Amino acid sequence: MDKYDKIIDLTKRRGFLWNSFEIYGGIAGFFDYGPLGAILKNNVINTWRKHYIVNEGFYEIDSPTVTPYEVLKASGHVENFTDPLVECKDCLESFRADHIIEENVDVDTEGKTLQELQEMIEKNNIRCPKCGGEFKEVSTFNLMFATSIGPGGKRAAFMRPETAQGIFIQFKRISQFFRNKLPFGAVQIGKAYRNEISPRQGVIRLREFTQAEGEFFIDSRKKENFEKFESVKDMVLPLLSGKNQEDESLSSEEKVVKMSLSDAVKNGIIAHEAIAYYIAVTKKFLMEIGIDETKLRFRQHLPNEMAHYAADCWDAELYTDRYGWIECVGVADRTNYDLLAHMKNSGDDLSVFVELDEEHEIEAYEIELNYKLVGRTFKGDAKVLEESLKELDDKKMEELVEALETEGKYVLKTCKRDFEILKEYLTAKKVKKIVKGEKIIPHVIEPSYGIDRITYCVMEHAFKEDEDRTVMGFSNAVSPIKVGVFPLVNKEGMPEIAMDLKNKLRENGLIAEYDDSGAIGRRYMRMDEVGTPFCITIDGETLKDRSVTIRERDSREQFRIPINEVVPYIKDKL
Ligand SMILES: Nc1ncnc2c1ncn2[C@@H]1O[C@H](COP(=O)(O)OP(=O)(O)OP(=O)(O)O)[C@@H](O)[C@H]1O
Repeated sequence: MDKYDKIIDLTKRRGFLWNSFEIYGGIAGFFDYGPLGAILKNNVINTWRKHYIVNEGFYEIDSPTVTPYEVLKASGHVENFTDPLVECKDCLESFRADHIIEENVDVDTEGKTLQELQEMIEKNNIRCPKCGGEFKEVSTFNLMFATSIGPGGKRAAFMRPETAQGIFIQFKRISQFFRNKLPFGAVQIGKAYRNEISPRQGVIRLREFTQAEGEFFIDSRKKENFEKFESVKDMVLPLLSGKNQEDESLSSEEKVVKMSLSDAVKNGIIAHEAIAYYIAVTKKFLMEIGIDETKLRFRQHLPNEMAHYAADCWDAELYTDRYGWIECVGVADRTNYDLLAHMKNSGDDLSVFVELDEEHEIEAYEIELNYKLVGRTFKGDAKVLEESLKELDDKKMEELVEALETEGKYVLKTCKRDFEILKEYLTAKKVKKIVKGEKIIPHVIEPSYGIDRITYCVMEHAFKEDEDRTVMGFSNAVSPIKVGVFPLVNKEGMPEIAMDLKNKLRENGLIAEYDDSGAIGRRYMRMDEVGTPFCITIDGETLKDRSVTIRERDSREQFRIPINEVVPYIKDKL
């Protein structure tokens, strides 16, 4: 049994992780969180919220998981969200071509074309691991789960493959919410769906998983000089740069260099202060949830791995016993690619007006309404038309003026109704204006977290086997049960006192569990195994002087405190 099997065994027994649909034989790529697993995962998510919402000042949004075709067409997912697939000619089992090659030969398949993968399979005579059969040609497989909206399937859609697009789609609203003052950003936590070809890595590669993503919109001219960077500049991190990954003269240990963020930016290893700052936020979060610092490194994407539009991208990789280093977070500078793509496809203006230090002159349309005519035509809605015209961006205004000139009319769609505007309703003339700013399409820094992989690593990094016990050394922030409360014996009023204390802890928002079965040592062991940081025992002394024994999980130290100090003591410690 390796560590992974031991952890999966413990997590099954103690209610952390269960195979989904088990009574129907199970399906690879799906896992349930049991009672303690669900609390653990929620604690991870709530700690994440604390970092990004409370500390960083972003706000959370919550969009649908069913996403219309047009959105994912515009984002490039319909064309490009694919993995290379090979199928066995005999048993018809499917595999990811790049994974099957890497399992057989010591090569890196990152960025290889279908043709190159095909050649690698042929050259190395790689065959089906299940039956030894030959493979069909390598092809591409789109990972999105297709669905349709409404009866008859007229409206094509997909289950979202990432949460990020929901934020880009609502960019205009988010920008308004923040009164268009850059930098601003939104986060989203929720399910993402990927029809992974052959998920053979247990909980690491799921077909339905939880992501926590943020899109932080910034003025691209401020990336180099990012205000908040000062507070993290001395943080030292293990960095595996793109350059070192490609340097064959270095051993794998030598490739990872510990360096302060300010040095990394100064030496051009990290592209700029803005992305460096969000790398630091990632590290702070991972430390708080109990990730082992020695099992964390930041790996830069190689040029052929990075999307063509990305300016820099770093993955937080966590070390696991069975699967080695796995990507758990990606922090990317995606430039203004997504906003430009949605602008082009939706026709909406997704720019933001930023104030400049110096004034300058621009040309813009000014509209004068024929109020009499407009009032007579649209009655009570005339005001809506007036307001909607004021909100038109330059592009839409050009469209309107041109349509009125060439066709004599223009249909303006608003939330309330459509207005058919005739030429005689208004005059539009170009005027020169002095402005103290300009419109820009913000750039975006995106941290993208895989919550399930992280939650698994939290369990693996917390897992310890001492001679006489197994302990989940969870950090206080994430441990599912905070306190175990035991009566030493089931008589003399001890169970009642213990039960009262458990209830009092719960009334104070702390998850406490009562346990009165078996020897006290075994009860401590049970709580150690699920990572409960404190246990409290009601014993003979309690009856005499109202004091209780507190036992700490990690040190196993025991000491007494008055029963009425238990709640403040635990709250303070947590
Ligand atoms: N199939 C999956 N199961 C669980 N988590 C996943 C899965 N795919 C991606 N993630 C998580 O979501 C995060 C962001 O997704 P991203 O699109 O960057 O992953 P990716 O590069 O496609 O991952 P991989 O290369 O492992 O397939 C990843 O860092 C990872 O933690």
